[in-house]
Amino acid sequence: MIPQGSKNSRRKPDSTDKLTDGLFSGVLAIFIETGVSRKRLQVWQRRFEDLGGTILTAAANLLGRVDQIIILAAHEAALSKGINFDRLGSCPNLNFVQFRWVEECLKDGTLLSYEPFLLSASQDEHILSTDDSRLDAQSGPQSDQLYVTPALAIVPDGDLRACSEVVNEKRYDEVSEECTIDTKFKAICEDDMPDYNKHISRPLLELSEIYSDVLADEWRSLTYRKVANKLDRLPYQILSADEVKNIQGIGKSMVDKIKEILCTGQLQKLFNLKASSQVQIMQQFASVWGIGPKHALKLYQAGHRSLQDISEDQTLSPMARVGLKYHYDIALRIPQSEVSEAGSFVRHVLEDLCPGASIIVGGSYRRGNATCGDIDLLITHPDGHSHKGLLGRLVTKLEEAQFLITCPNPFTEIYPKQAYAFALVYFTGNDVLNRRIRYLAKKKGYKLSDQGLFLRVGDNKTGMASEVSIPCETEEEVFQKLGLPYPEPHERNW
Ligand SMILES: Nc1ccn([C@H]2C[C@H](O)[C@@H](COP(=O)(O)OP(=O)(O)OP(=O)(O)O)O2)c(=O)n1
Repeated sequence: MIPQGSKNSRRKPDSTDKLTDGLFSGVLAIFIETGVSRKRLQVWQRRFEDLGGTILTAAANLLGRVDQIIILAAHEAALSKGINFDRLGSCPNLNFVQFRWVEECLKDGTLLSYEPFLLSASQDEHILSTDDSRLDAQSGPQSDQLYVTPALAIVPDGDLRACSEVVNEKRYDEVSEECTIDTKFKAICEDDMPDYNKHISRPLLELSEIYSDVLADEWRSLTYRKVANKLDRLPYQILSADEVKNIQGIGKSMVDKIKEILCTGQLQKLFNLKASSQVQIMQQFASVWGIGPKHALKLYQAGHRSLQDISEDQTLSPMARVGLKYHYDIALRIPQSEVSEAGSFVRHVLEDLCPGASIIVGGSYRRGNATCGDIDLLITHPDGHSHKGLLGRLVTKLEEAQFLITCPNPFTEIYPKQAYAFALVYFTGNDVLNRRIRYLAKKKGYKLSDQGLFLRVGDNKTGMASEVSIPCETEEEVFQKLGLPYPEPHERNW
């Protein structure tokens, strides 16, 4: 198995990676435009969004729906111009912060505490309304103004962290002792991950995938993926399309699509694309190992309509020819017994080649599933150095034995011993569990990957990760460090 960081990794980028890693991920902000040049503002806004932040307009109506929000402004005077303090709403942790905070965070590479950058706003100015019920978008004021909490509380980051940890602990204690480890584990992880807008983001992501994987339209794909990611990051549920208008970077046609999903529960465009014969044919071409979406489009444009047609095409690479020859075989799921046999074969070859090397069959096989999509082999060497260059030599041996027919990438990496426990957690999966524990790790101030568990530097949970992993020799230790009960592999089918 190839470390994710290596350029040969076969793993598709995960749509939540940005969410997990962005410096500003999870931060909701309103940028007050007064008192700052448009160009500068745009640079900050772009960087803020690229690094996972969500920008709302001052008209955002979120009363009682969000826990934390920051209002960014050039100075106090700009603040009072950008916000109508006569209409205050409800958000327990509202911070008024100078733009300089964004700049300093970018320079420092960590999410700094707001405290040195706070703009003071007197209670007299702010607390005029005591009604924290949600304002109706129809009857509420229509101007670009913000409603904030009657009980304005600026809580330093450290305190917030302490609070959330107490809450998490309490939730964990509340889980009945009679629960299986599986349900306890899920209770801890699921409580932590916001999932408020999946019903909207999922069809948008499906569209994004059709555009990238079938229609080779990266630009449209990116647009849909970005909006889906934005919606996934929101710590509250979108109740009407009007609310989406207040999120920066979501244009009119996207708002219309979201409105359609909210009203009808589906998206006609997605439905039509999935039903189109061109899409179906190109989807079939692109499902052949070795044929990418651009090539699939060319094959369609050349008049091909079936796999039989393309088998004659001169533009197929040797890899695609192998992919086509074994297409139906590759698409079949592999019975557990066959995976076991293949694993044993590779183990024998490896033992001859490099005594002492260890190999585990991971993925769905290790989780005990009856069939597997592929065979995930995880290899290391306990002496800490013999793993170097081992994969290339192993691939050559497996090709000589005709166990491997073709290997498109000159793989050179195998996991070093110190990353092995983390790689084993990652490649045992499943992917849903991985996303959950990465998110949980982030909330606890770590960055978890297949390479290690890295403490985030700085006083916040989303700062830059340290370069040295917290050592863990076993999977049990990884879960223990995350404060989670150890789930057996068969308990990881989420
Ligand atoms: N986007 C992804 C892809 C993979 N993985 C991790 C979890 C998977 O369990 C493991 C192996 O990937 P596979 O695609 O081989 O998935 P499985 O082995 O779990 O299932 P299948 O039987 O379909 O191969 O890698 C992940 O976390 N996120």
